[in-house]
Amino acid sequence: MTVKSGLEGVVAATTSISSIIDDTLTYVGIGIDELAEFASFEEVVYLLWHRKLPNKEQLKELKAQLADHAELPEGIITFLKSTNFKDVHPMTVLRTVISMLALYDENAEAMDANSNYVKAIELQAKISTFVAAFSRVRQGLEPVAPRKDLSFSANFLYMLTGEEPNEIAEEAINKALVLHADHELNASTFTARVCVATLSDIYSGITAAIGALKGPLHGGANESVMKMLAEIGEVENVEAYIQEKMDAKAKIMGFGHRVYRGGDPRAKHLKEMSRQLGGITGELKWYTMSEKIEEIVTTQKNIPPNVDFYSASVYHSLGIEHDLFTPIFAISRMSGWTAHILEQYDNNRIIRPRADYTGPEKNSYIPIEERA
Ligand SMILES: CC(=O)SCCNC(=O)CCNC(=O)[C@H](O)C(C)(C)COP(=O)(O)OP(=O)(O)OC[C@H]1O[C@@H](n2cnc3c(N)ncnc32)[C@H](O)[C@@H]1OP(=O)(O)O
Ligand SMILES: O=C([O-])CC(=O)C(=O)O
Repeated sequence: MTVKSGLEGVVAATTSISSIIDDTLTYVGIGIDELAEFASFEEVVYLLWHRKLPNKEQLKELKAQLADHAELPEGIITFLKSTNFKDVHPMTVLRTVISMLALYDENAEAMDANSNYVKAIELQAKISTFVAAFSRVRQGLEPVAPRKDLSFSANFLYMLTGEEPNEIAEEAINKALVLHADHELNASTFTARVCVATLSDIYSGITAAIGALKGPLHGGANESVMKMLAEIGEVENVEAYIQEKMDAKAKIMGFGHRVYRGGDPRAKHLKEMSRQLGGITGELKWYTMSEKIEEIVTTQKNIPPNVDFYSASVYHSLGIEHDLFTPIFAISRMSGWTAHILEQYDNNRIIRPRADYTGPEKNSYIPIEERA
């Protein structure tokens, strides 16, 4: 048996949702640069779910559906308010709450295409309400009810802060959500597909996916990047800090990628946003430090930054708490996960690879009294 470590290069599914070919990312064939410039997140959700851009009516309908499903069940608000989350990571709570949502869905076990589509809307609508509510409740604040008249991005920021965001913040979040929405067979999407390929339900698939996204080698890297930037503190400390890490052969968070070799096409958009937002807040140092880290890592190791690297300083400049960075990634990736789950159900076969056994060939049962 030949083992492909980390399944590198193994093609394990077909998909018509997104592609990465020669370092170019597309959603349903539309280049990520175009989508980053022109698309709203709601358009991207529609695109991933239906494989075509919505017309005006279709977009209006999707926005109304997302708005109609945005409220959290009262039981989840009660759970949030009755639990002390001081030392609990928001991704841990998010994973639990996504699983809990099934308890409030009378149709939770239904597996027909329409029921699963409605569940996808539910999950996409509620995840941002939850992340915002969690952030407020742990600060001792009341959750802010979702509004129907705001865009998905503006509504998230509104629920987080209680104030309508300015256009710059809304556009920045929109672009970040567009850029993170889907990414072929990344670890969390693969996890979701493996889970639902047993014909388990969509809540189980998303719960599993959130668990996979949480790790610092995947979505958790954005928070780790910010931790690194905060540890470095000032631009003049960058060189010594990064050199020490590289000498110790430590991974620099936010760099490297399994598929991209010439660089992650999403990073340049986040880099530019980081520069612009840093200029607006007057705290350009996070961008400057990031740029210096990029220069050192690419010069010495030829490893370019990935999507997580500049998203850290983008979210920081927007005043977002650092442990919400990965939950925001999850808000966006919910669109891709649900699209992949629906695609898996449409043409399902259980995913069950093999393992090359490396244990002892022959062994026998020794009674416990005789064991060392
Ligand atoms: C949204 C996302 O999930 S994007 C990825 C987010 N994750 C991170 O930013 C964490 C840091 N990066 C990494 O750990 C890796 O690059 C991954 C997990 C993204 C990809 O992992 P793999 O494809 O298995 O690459 P692998 O770890 O084998 O790296 C190949 C070589 O590049 C080096 N390398 C890869 N990433 C980095 C890094 N961030 N810093 C330093 N060296 C690195 C490895 O040490 C290895 O070197 P070697 O061949 O001398 O041993
Ligand atoms: O594709 C991957 O391996 C990780 C990634 O960049 C993503 O999920 O956006």
